[in-house]
Amino acid sequence: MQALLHPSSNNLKISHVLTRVAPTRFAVVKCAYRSDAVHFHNGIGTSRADWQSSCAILASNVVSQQPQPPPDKSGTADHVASVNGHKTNVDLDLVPIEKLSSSSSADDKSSSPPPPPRALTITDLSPAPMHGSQLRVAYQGVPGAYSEAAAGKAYPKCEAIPCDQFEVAFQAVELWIADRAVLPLENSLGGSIHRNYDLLLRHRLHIVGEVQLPVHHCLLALPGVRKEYLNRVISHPQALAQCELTLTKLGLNVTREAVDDTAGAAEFVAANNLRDTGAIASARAADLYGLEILETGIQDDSSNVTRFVMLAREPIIPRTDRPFKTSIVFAHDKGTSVLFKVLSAFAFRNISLTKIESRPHRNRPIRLVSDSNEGTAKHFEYLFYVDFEASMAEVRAQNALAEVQEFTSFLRVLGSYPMDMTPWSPSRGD
Ligand SMILES: O=C(O)C(=O)C[C@]1(C(=O)O)C=C[C@@H](O)C=C1
Repeated sequence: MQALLHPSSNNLKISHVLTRVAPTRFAVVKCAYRSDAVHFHNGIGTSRADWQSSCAILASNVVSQQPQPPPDKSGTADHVASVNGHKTNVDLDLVPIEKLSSSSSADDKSSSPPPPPRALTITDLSPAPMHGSQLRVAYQGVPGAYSEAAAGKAYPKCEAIPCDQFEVAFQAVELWIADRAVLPLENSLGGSIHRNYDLLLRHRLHIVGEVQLPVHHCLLALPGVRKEYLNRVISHPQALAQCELTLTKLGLNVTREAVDDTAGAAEFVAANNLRDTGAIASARAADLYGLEILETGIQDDSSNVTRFVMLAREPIIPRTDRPFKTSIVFAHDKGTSVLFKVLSAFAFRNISLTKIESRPHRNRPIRLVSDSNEGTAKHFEYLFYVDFEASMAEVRAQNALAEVQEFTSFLRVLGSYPMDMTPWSPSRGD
C-alpha cells in the first residue's frame, strides 16, 4: 500500500492509501495527513495517535491474504443483513506493485532503509474515539470543500482529513487512518451522486448518520479580475450543474470544466495565477486561497441542499427514541416485476420511503428475456437502493425486511441511523 503526500495549503492530503501487492495481497507503506498533526514521516511513533497518523504499521513486508469481509455486526435482523455474493476490495482500482516500488523510492529521498515496523499493541486496537473530540473524519476534497463543512456539521470537534478521491476516504476508514468518512450522496438540484452509491456497495462500511448541508455557491476569481475577463469556469461537476442556469443568466461567455472538488478549483486558480478562470466554490474557499467573490448565491435555487452520509467500520445500535432512517440495497432475479412486491412490504406497514435509486447490476448487467425468430430481447439488470423512515430496532422494519428478503436474491442493510432533524434554513453564505 502506498500513501503519497500532497501539500495542499497547510495540509497534507491522503492520496492513494492502498496498493495492491499481488492479486491476493495488500500492504501499507506509509501515509500521513495534516502536516501539523504528523510528527514524523519516516519513523513510527509510539502512541496510538502516532500509529494512526502514520499508518505505517502494516509495513511493506506485512501482507495479508485476500481480505475477507468482516462479519456483519449490524445486530439488526441478522437474517436480513447478510450479504449475498458481495465481495470486498476485489475490484478496487489499486496501484500495481511496480508503481509501489518506484513511487516509494521517489517519495523517500533519504537513502537509509525505513525502520522496521513496530508490533501492534492492544492500545492500537482499542475502539476509535466516540463522537466529538479528535474524531478523524475523512472527506473528498481539500479544505474549503463542502464535504469538509459536512464533516464539521456532523462531528463539530473532529479533525477533518482531506482525501483526493472518494475511494481513498473509504480506505482511510477501513485502514483505521480515519474513524469516519463523510460522503455526499445526493443534491436537491443535481440529483444522485452515482459513484458513491456504487462505492457503498463495493466497501463494507456502515452508514451511521446523515447530514443535510445547505450549499451556497460563489463565483470566485483572483483579486482585480472582473467577470468579463473570464473565459472559463471550473468546479466540481455537481457544483457546475447546480449553477448552470445562473451562469448563463449572468451573461458569462465561459466554458465549463470539471475538476475534483469545488475548493480544489479555487486552489487551482490561485496557485496558477489564472486571470481568465473563475471557480465555483464556497466563501470559505475564497478566504483560504485568497480569491475574491464576484457573485454570491449563484446556485439555481436558494434551497440547494446536499445530503451526506457518515460511514464507520461498525454499525450503530438502532434505537426507537428518535426518528431513524434505514438504507438498504437489493437485487432480484426476476427483473423489475418484483419491485412492486418489495415496495408493498413497506407500504403495508406504513413505512415511508424517502429515496429509491437504481444502479446497473455490474455482475449481471444484462438478462436475456426471450430468444425468438424476431431477435433477442435483453433487459438491463439493476440494483435498487432504498431509504425508508424506520429504525431496524422496530419490529415493523424487521418484518418488512424479512418479507423483502423473500423476493430478493441479494439484500444488504447499509445502515440504520438517526435522521438529520436540524431546522431547515435555505442556503446562505457564511
Ligand atoms: O466539491 C466539493 O466541495 C464537495 O464537497 C463535493 C460536492 C458533491 O460531490 O456534490 C458536495 C457538495 C456540493 O453538492 C458540490 C460538490
